[in-house]
This record gives sequence, structure tokens and C-alpha cells, in this order.
Amino acid sequence: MQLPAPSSFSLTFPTQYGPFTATLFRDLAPSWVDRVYNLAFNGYYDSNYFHRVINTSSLSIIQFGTNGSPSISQTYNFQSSSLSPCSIIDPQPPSMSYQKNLSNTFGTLSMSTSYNSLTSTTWNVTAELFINTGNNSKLDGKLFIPIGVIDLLDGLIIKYNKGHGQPLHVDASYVTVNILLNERDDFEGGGTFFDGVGERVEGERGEGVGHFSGERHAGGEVKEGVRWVLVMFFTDERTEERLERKRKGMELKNEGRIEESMEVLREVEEAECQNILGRMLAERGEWEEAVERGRRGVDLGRNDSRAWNNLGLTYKEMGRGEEAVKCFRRAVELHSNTRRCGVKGGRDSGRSRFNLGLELSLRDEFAESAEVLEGIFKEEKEEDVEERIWREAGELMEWCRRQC
Ligand SMILES: O=C(O)CCC(=O)C(=O)O
Ligand SMILES: [Fe+2]
Repeated sequence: MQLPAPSSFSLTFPTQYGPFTATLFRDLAPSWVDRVYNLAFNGYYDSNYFHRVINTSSLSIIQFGTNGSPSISQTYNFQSSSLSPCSIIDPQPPSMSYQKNLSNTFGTLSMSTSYNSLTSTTWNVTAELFINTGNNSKLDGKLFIPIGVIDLLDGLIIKYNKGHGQPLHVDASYVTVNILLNERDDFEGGGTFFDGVGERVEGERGEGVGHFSGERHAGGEVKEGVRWVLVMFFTDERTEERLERKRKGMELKNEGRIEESMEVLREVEEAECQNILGRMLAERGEWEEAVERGRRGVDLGRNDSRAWNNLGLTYKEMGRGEEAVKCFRRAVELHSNTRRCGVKGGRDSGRSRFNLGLELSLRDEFAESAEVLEGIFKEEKEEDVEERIWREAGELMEWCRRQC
């Protein structure tokens, strides 16, 4: 039976990393919102993966809505190969009316759409939804209709199973407090890792660990057992304003409006903004300010390995090799700390090692270069390193060894 959805309602999605809630508005696309309402009501979204996560400058989305059971998905989710798709509602016609008062920008929830190559039309006959995690406003006016907003969280409970942690990041608030909810004996590993401290910090059950949200940190991988933490984010007006400007600056950059983007980012006292601004300036050959902004990024981020790496690149491009080496060295040192504490450094780690190795080899420091490059093969996993870097690092290491 098909129930009409209320004019607005909330759906909460419990996930492995804590719940998120979306508020949906029927007026925005009535028959589609009815469809999502009924699917949710009948448990369709209960066992889903985020099967498509894209984070590029042209598209940033997290998509879900293929049911864990293929037969259920086949019944309710559109099959691009056939035109007899879903059994609980007719397809939303391409000509349907909808209101344009939400845009595919950060924090909205939108409908996924299928393309019918026979008629060259798009049809909303999937069961899939996506969260806009960046500015995708170019999707507006097509059938990717935003039907709701994600409620921004100020607190969440996270359950880390064995093998799970969180990569390095900053939180979008002013101060964060993490409180351990279970006993320390219940698990091995875990803790909150701080780049600045170089180690993992964990209180006893019920104790909180507070930090500035902008301090780079990670959730240490749980090696055994299960770890539960309550994470709370506190914000203030100035932080909100700064984040809004950051969002605006990044949006302009993604749209290719570089001048305007730089103007906005110049005013944002935040490590990542200053660091990115430094690289934008370097690309335009505005070296003096590029260095100034890069250094500002390093100061604000204190122990942000990416900021050090990027400042190194700017120095390198300016022909200031000695300073480049210092910066790359610092980036690699920070990555080694991170790795030692059981936290993944991601792709940046291999990149920084390669940059340092390459720069040393250009300065005829062959023995040290070979040693640094060897670190890639000793300390990194192949899947965490870009294929090109893995290959070129191997070749360069061999070459450096022959020069020794
Ligand atoms: O698990 C932790 O200790 C850190 C959690 C965290 O950084 C976050 O959820 O933002
Ligand atoms: Fe965090």
C-alpha cells in the first residue's frame, strides 16, 4: 500500500560511524518523496552501503540506496537495462513539477536519476539518494532534485569495531569533546590521535578529551574488541562565519572563479585555506605571497603534514631546494609519527616521501634519497600509494643506489 508522506518528516539512518538525520519536504517533489517515505517505512534503507562516494572538484556526493539484498534492489531500484523498473510506484515523469528552493549544495539530500538512452530522458525511478557534500549546483534544474536537508550534527555516538578507525581530519566546529563510553579493557588500540602531540590519547570510561576542532586528529584503529565514544562538537558565531567563508571560497575555486576565490580565502585564518591559497598563488607565479600564505598555513596548522608538503612544493618550484627539503622532511616526520601510532596517513604520506627523495636526488644526496624512497616500500602499503609514485619511486631508488 502506498501512503502519502507527511508534508515534512525526518529519517534517521544509523550507520557504522554514528547516525545521521535528514528532514524531507514533500512539496519539493511529491511523488518522489512519497516513494522514499514508503521505501523507508518498509525497511528498504535498513541494510545499505554508501556504494558511491565521490569527492572531486567537479562532484562531491555520497550515494546510497541499493538494498543489501540484490533481489529487493532489483524490485525497487531502477534497472538501466530495462524499462520495467519498480513495483511500488510509477516512474516520476521527466516533466514533473518541482520547486527550486533547495540547491544541490553542501548538506542537501537529493534524488538519484537514471538515464534512458532510448528516449534520452532522465527518470526518477531509482530508489537511490545522494548527500551533497560540496557544491553540485550544476545539477540543479535537472532531475536531481533536492528533497531534504541533512541535520548537521552537534554530537554523535561512534562504535568502532575491530579494524576500524578514522583518518586524519579536522572537525567543523570550535571545540570537540570525546568521551569514552566503555571500559578501556574492552578493546586494544583506539584513542584519539593528535598530529601535534604525536600520540593517542584516551581517558578512562566516562572521561572526556577536549581539543580545538581545527587541530588535526584521527580515531586510532581498534585492534581488538569494540570501542564506543560520545563525540560532541561545540561551535560559536566566529567559527560559523569562518566556515561559511571557507565554503564560499572553495565553491568559487571549484567554479574556476579564481580571483574571487582568492579574495575570499585571503580573509580566512584557517590552515587549509591559507595552504590552498598558497598553492593557487604559486600556480600564478605570485611567489612572494605564495610563500607568505604557505607559511601561514603551516603556522596555523602547526603539525599539518599536507601544509608542510605543499609549502615544500612552492619552494621547490621557486628553485629554493634547501628550504623545500626542510619542508618535505617535516612532512615525512609527521607521517612517520602518525604511522607509528597505528593511524593511516593516506596517500599524502607516499607523496611526501617521494617528494623528499626526488629533491634529495636532485641535490646529489643519493644515499639519503635511496633510504627515504625505501621507506615507501617498507612503511607504506601498496594500495595506499599512487601507482605512478610506487613505480617511479622504485626506479629512482635503484638509480640512486647505483650513484652511491
Ligand atoms: O574516535 C575518536 O576518538 C575521534 C572521533 C572524531 O574525531 C570525530 O568523530 O570527529
Ligand atoms: Fe574529529
